[in-house]
Amino acid sequence: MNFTAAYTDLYQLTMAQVYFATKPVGHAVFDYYFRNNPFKGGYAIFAGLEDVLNVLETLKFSSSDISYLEQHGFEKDFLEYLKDFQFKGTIYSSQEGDVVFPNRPILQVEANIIEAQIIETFLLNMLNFQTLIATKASRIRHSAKNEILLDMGLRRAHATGGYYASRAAAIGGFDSTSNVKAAEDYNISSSGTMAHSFIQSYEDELQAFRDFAQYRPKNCVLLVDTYNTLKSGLPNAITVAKEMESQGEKLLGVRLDSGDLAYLSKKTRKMLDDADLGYVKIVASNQLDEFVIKSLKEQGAPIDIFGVGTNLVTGKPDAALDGVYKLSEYNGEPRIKLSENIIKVSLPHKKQVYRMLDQNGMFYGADAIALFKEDKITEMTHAYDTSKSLTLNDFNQEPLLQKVMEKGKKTQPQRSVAEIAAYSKSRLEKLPEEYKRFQNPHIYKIGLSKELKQERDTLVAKHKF
Ligand SMILES: Nc1ncnc2c1ncn2[C@@H]1O[C@H](COP(=O)(O)OP(=O)(O)OP(=O)(O)O)[C@@H](O)[C@H]1O
Ligand SMILES: O=P(O)(O)OC[C@H]1O[C@H](OP(=O)(O)OP(=O)(O)O)[C@H](O)[C@@H]1O
Ligand SMILES: O=C(O)c1cccnc1
Repeated sequence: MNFTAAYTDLYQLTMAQVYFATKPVGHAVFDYYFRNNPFKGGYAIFAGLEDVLNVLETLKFSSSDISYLEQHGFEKDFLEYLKDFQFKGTIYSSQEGDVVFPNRPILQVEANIIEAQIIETFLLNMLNFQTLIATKASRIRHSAKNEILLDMGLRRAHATGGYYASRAAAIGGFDSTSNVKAAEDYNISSSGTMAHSFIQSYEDELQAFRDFAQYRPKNCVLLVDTYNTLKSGLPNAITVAKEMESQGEKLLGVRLDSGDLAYLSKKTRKMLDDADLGYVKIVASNQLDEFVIKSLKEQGAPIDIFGVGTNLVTGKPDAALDGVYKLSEYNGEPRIKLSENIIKVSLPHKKQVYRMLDQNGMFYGADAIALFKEDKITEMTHAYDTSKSLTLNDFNQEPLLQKVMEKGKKTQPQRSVAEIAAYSKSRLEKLPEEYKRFQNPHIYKIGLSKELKQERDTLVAKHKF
């Protein structure tokens, strides 16, 4: 998709005009983080980074953006500056696909404050959405275990969000998408079955299946619930599967899209097996999510492929990830945002986040936030409850924020969606099961180093009325 630098909120530009007029423009550090895990879960999957970096590398205002801003009261000399606008900042970030947790920096932007503000809206828009959907996808993957997952959501997505949802779904563990454009652009496997309309357009269901199988013998999946699944759709599909065998082809599957999917999939499996069609797979769809799939597995439903649409690409029931972008340093000086709600007090300074690994390389369940300049963190304390602390000497500590962009250019080679998905899977495998359960998951610990906590407390005291 084509983004220009006007893909931002107006207030970023009105603030930027003032920064420009009152030169010199200062150097800012902003933190990206979210406050709550989506879906009341125990973790999130960080997604959208590669898209953000790719857009930032070439971000510009178009000439029509400039004339729009001219008509809306922006000063001539500021518009001259915007004509040459480029993002020339540096970004430190967690790796895309990593397992991340609330209230710790996931990404840090260092740039002149005009550039840092103008990119804020796009960065939040992309990271919040893709992280939400990748997390949903990962939960669905957790329920589906090793079965195949197909994203069918584009038609129900929030407009063009469907494009990024398909990418994020692949990062979170989906195997394939019905979304042709996303599959083409991101090199994701594309697949699909057939719609009810195809069968309805024929007088006869059997003829519809025959034609489909003749013209699409490879990866042929027949939708069997248009009239009556067990009495019509499935017997017709079995007839066509046998005809395909005589042509040297194999029916890939049948799709169930209504009714009791556990009951129907068991009956379907039996009828297919009785017809010596053990290789024909069962695809199920219809308002699936992680809970329905978990229940279907528990009921022993022999479903091989789950097609998931609405609940995946809209991140249902969570409308958005609450990711924010907060100023933590300006011209080398720490900055803080206070709040009545202690959880919302921001953390000053440029920082590093360390993940604690146990002797087996598994995540222990704690990330420590420290000043960037600190090197060895021996203890972390809870951000607000001073009675809670953890000694860190026994852990291997992994620094999570790595430089991914310098002076506006990416510092790491492009990673494909498949590579990011594989990385995500390997990271999730290091997270103990108790953080992955859907109900009351274990709470992952986030702590502050002594020095950072001291700096924060000093600034809180300084700004308190
Ligand atoms: N065995 C099952 N256990 C738990 N949930 C199921 C089972 N079978 C289907 N579901 C889910 O229950 C919901 C059923 O919704 P609904 O009643 O609208 O579907 P339907 O009976 O197929 O109706 P329609 O023909 O309008 O699609 C869906 O979310 C579906 O995925
Ligand atoms: O239920 P979701 O998880 O959102 O999955 C996608 C749904 O979209 C399609 O239905 P639709 O009625 O749009 O088209 P159809 O005529 O092909 O069934 C498909 O058959 C699924 O039921
Ligand atoms: O390929 C399918 O079966 C499909 C694709 C999109 C939406 N519903 C179904």
